[in-house]
Order: sequence, then structure tokens, then C-alpha cells
Amino acid sequence: MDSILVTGGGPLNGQIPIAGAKNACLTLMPATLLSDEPLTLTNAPRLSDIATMTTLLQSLGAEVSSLQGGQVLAMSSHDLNNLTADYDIVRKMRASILVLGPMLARAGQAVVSLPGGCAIGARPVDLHLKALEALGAEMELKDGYVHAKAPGGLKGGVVDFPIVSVGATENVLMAATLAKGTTVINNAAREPEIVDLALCLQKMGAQIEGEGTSTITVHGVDRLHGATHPVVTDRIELGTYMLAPVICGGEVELLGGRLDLVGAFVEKLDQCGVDVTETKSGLLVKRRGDRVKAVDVVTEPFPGFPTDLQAQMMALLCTAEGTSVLEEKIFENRFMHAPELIRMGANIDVHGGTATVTGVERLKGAPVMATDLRASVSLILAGLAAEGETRVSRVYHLDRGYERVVSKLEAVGAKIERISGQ
Ligand SMILES: CC(=O)N[C@H]1[C@@H](OP(=O)(O)OP(=O)(O)OC[C@H]2O[C@@H](n3ccc(=O)[nH]c3=O)[C@H](O)[C@@H]2O)O[C@H](CO)[C@@H](O)[C@@H]1O
Ligand SMILES: C=C(OP(=O)(O)O)C(=O)O
Repeated sequence: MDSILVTGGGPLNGQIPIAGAKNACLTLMPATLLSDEPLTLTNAPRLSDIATMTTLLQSLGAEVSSLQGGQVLAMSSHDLNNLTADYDIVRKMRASILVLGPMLARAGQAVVSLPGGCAIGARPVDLHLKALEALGAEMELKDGYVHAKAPGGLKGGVVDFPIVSVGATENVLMAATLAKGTTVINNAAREPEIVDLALCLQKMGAQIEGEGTSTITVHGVDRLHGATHPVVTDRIELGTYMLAPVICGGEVELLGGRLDLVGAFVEKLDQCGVDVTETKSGLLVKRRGDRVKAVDVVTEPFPGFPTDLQAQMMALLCTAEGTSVLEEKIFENRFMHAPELIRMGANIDVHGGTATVTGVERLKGAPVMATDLRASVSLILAGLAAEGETRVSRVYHLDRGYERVVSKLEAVGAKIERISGQ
């Protein structure tokens, strides 16, 4: 197992290019199952999660070619010769459940392994199943698998989500494109990844209105055709690297960065004492003083502060002046980075879904363990600001969501290296 060694040091200066969004690409890829014509995605990120989705789609009979070093994914689902998403693939990645809606819509049946919980929470899929039932699907849970059927095809319906779910909105949005009649999705997720999916489906011939708002209306069509679509910028990778010059000092331009993707996050940065300026190529980030000020953060669905940036924000607030309160409202167990940050000298008190962080002047390097994707990168950010060396182990979590993290940070002056097999 590889680890990453970070030596805390001076300011970071230069440019970091931001990749296409993992979470958009993971829902755009299953959209290929909706059509027998090719779907090509450009600006795809090169990540292990994308490789896992590739394997899953191929196991269902789709052809997926990774071109231009992985930045272009050429997919074609002419024949779906297997309608079972196997446990051995699904268990690796929860986003695998996103093949359920498209398979059901196209083939009238699907068997998908239940993904199970993960380190950050139980993460049930009940909302995915109920939403598809509202479109006439019949569901049975057997031996750890969801057996779904829609013998006469899916029919438009009304979906009322009791809470906002990104994945469930994506699943039912894809399914509704081929359902007979009109579907209304109430309390839909508004994340940029949903808008990106809707844009791609529209290019494929889907009739969708209201994407980016809480009510999405889909008028079903008989078939979808091929399309080419660029994956939207990764707002979580963007937010993560925006924190690098804030934690270390210096000035970094995030190429491809867009303010509309990170509004709530930028608002918090401004309150902390950080300048974020739009440039021709992206966003320029610079800390105003020597040390940021404490700020309270509550995670919420978009357009609120994203849960996927909470760990990284905590790493920053560990060295802020004053006491910050972070409330995690999306996942019940998403503070596993806190004990590791405490090993580096942070002052953090966790009670249920609330973490109180009192800033210290400087963290100290230590061996730490990554427990999930965003926790891993928060420890790297903390290490960049700490005195001495920080070794982050279990970095396979990081490979799920950050491409070329070492070279991107090295390019702006960070002392960071990947060590194989440790
Ligand atoms: C691949 C992907 O895009 N992952 C993102 C997606 O995950 P994901 O789509 O899994 O997250 P959801 O928005 O569905 O989860 C929100 C909340 O709803 C709960 N829930 C969800 C579905 C369900 O059927 N029942 C249920 O109770 C979840 O446990 C969680 O507490 O959105 C999350 C919230 O922004 C992000 O942190 C993840 O990075
Ligand atoms: C939680 C995340 O991803 P996933 O939903 O794929 O586990 C994430 O991207 O931070």
C-alpha cells in the first residue's frame, strides 16, 4: 500500500489545473446504458472510481474505450447482454447503484447488488428504489440484490423526495427520460453534477426542464441517441486546491475554476480572510493576512456548503485564530479525519455531528492514516502547513478522487512525494 510523505514548508505559488468532476463523470457514464448509440465524454478525470465504473459497464455488455490518456471516454451500449451488476464490482463503489435506473428504463429489468454502507455513514438506497417505484417499477430485495422489473416499461409519475439525495435524483432522472409520459421530481438535488447530467441527456434527445431547481420535469421519449459531452469542472477538487495557498501562504490560480460552482465555500473563505478573484483562466486565491480567522460551517445540499469539502475546511480551521464550529448534516460519521488531525496537534472536540475546532498556531507533522477520500486530502493539506514530516498512509482512498495529486502540488512548490508499498 502506497503512502504520501509531505514536508511542511513555505508558500505555494503558481497554477493548478482542475480536472472534470468525479461525481459528474460517475453519473454521466451510466447514461450510456440508455441508448444504443455512442456516448463520448471529454474532460474525464483519471481516477480509480472511473476505472471501477468502466469495469461495471463492461460487465453489462457496454464497450468503453479510454482515449487520450483517459481524458476521453468513448462508450457504446449497443447490446446489454448482462442485466446483473455483481456484488464484487458494486461493493467497491457506491455510485454503482446509478446503473439501476438506466438498465430498468432501457431493458425493463435489472438486478443490482446493494452497495452497503461505507466509512462515512450507512448510506441506504431506499430513496432510489422508492423513486423508481413511483415510475411503476416493481422491486424485490433478495440475497443482497435489488431485483427490479418494469414489464410494460416505466411510466411517468410524481416523485416526492423527503430529503435531498443527489444519487437518487440522478437515478430517477435517467430512468424518466425513457418512461412513457411525464415525470415530476420534487425536492430534487440541485448540484452542478445534476445540471451536467441533464445537459448531456438533453444532447441525447431527452426532454428535461427545471434542472438546477428543486423541481425537475421530464417528458419521456421513445429513444435517446448518441452525443458528445464535456464533464463539468470538479468543484470539490477545485475547493480542495483553493485551500492550499490559504493554508501555506502564497498565491495560486486554479485553472478552469468557476465561482458559481463554489459560492457557499467562497463566502466562508471571505469571512476567514481570503481573497478569491476571477481571472481569464479560472480563480486566483490568496490569504489576506498571516493567519485566517475562525468561521462556523454547516454542511448542506447545494447551493449550501458541501459535505465533500468539510474535512479540508477543518484542516484549515485547525490553524485559524479563534474557535470554529463545524456541523456535519449530510453524513452521520464524517469526522474520522479529526482524530488524525489531533495526532498532528490540532485542538478538536467532536460531539455527534458537531466538531469544535480551536486553532493552534502551527500543526506538527505525524504519521496519520486516511480513512476515506476527503479525509485523505485533508491530512495532506494539514501536512503542507505542519512543521516537519507527515506520512499519510492508505492513500488508495485518495486515488478514487484526485488525479496526479503529487505533481499538481509539486508544481506550485509543495514538498510532497508518493512512496510505493508503505
Ligand atoms: C458519487 C457521488 O456523486 N457522490 C456524492 C453524492 O453521494 P450520494 O448520492 O450517495 O449522496 P446523497 O445525496 O444520496 O445522500 C444524502 C443523504 O441522504 C441519505 N440517503 C440517500 C439515498 C437514499 O436512498 N437514502 C438515504 O437516506 C444519505 O445517507 C445521506 O445522509 O452526494 C453526496 C452529498 O452531496 C456527496 O457527499 C457524494 O460525494
Ligand atoms: C463521498 C464521496 O464519494 P462517494 O459518494 O463516491 O463515496 C466523495 O466524493 O467525497
